[in-house]
Amino acid sequence: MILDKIVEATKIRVAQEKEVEMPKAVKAAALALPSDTGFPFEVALRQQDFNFICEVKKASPSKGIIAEHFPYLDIAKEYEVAGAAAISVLTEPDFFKGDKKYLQEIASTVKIPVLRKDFIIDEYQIYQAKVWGASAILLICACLDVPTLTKFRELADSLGLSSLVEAHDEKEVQMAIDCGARIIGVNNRNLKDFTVDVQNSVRLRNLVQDDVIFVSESGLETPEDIQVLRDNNIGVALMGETFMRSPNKVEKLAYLYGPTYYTPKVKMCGISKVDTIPAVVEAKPNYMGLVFAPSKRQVTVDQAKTLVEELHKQYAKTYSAVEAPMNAGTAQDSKEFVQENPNFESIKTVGVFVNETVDNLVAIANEVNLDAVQLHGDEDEAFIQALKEKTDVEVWKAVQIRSAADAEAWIDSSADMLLFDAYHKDERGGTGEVFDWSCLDEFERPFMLAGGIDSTNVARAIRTVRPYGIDISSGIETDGVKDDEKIKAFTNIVRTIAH
Ligand SMILES: O=C(O)c1ccccc1NCC(=O)[C@H](O)[C@H](O)COP(=O)(O)O
Repeated sequence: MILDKIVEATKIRVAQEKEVEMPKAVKAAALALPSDTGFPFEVALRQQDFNFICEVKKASPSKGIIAEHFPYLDIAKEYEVAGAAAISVLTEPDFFKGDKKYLQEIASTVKIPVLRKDFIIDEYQIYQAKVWGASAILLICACLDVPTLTKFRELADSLGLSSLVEAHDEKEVQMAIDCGARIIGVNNRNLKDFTVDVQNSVRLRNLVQDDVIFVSESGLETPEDIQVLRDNNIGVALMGETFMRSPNKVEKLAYLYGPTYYTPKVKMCGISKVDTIPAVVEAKPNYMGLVFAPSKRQVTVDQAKTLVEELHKQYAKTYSAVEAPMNAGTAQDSKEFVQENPNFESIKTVGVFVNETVDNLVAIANEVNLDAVQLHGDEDEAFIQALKEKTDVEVWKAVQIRSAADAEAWIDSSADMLLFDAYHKDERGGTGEVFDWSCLDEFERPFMLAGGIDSTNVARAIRTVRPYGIDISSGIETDGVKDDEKIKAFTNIVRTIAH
């Protein structure tokens, strides 16, 4: 059987590797790394009701070369952008054309967890996985007995690595359970004859308790395959070849997930230069944010007036012929045009403030022609109510989140919109930091999600949190300056995945 050949080759390979890098040194390097990882692989596989582990694979014994052209780092980055929960990276060189460098480089580039996919027969390989940056290892029941599986799983645990324990039949599923696996993968491919049957994981699903993460592996291709898994209480798919052969992995994953059945609003915040307006107009977010609070993105009232006027002018020029063809071109200026065409919705403008007085907020909102004010300071509910009595513009309250209680405290607020952002000791916003979205799991009121959103995490943010809207600032910047290409790329991702 092919597996015997691979295991024999692995024994030789591991022996050779031990000659080059002494086991004592590799073990010491692994033990020097933090073991309190929080097991991000497992966390990611539980984050959504359905999760994908996407594989970076050049070749396989059953299919031969899958990817002649193999830009492994770009592939991994695309998986992350697409919204993969984790990435599986082959390191087995002889049969899968894998390489340790693929794992090392990918793990140090993407933020999502990475699985070392190899034929682990020696503790040495587990220490290697840790040193190379993996968050998880694969343990194959067909290669190991239960005491060894248990020993390896416990060693991985002690290093903060998760173990995906792979089985193919009833006997092996029982082995996986007996070794204490918290993640069990059922391979739909029979390694004896390479036949694939997606029903194999479905058939074995009920042997595994619900608190164990169950992964269906191999041979998955279509949304229908994924639906079969979902219908049978399987929450994770590990897919390689299908993704490797897809020219656009973001589109492929969106197709496999199916429609989101909603499109989140988008607010692009911290626009401070007229040069950025064409990119904003082209991207057509729902809101453009202007920061009046002290910040590297701060604008004066005069600059804000220019930015808003320019936004409306360019927007009307770009879209009036399409969206309001009857009146296009008759109005004297963009403000007049918008007044004459009440159904013509331009991008709304949101002013961001920290501890500004009610009177100043009202005055600035009127002068700049803002649609909303966003309060990022210590404004309380009484302040919001006082403000709402004096203005018709929307009042948004930004809340920094450290726990679910921080959000819950605002559930009954009279604010028109709540915006949840990452907590920062010294800064009020625009930090580029992500908070733990699970704090919002039970929050039942529409909200804007902010805090470190960028092209690499927006797909997961939308699918996991399903916020009313997404707020982005640092994520569309390069070296602190708004970046037209990032604005475009971000917009394309949101449009591809959310519909
Ligand atoms: O952006 C700022 O510099 C800022 C300064 C002070 C208060 C609020 C600020 N920004 C508010 C926003 O709405 C940001 O878009 C939000 O905090 C998210 O920022 P980021 O994490 O950079 O995407």
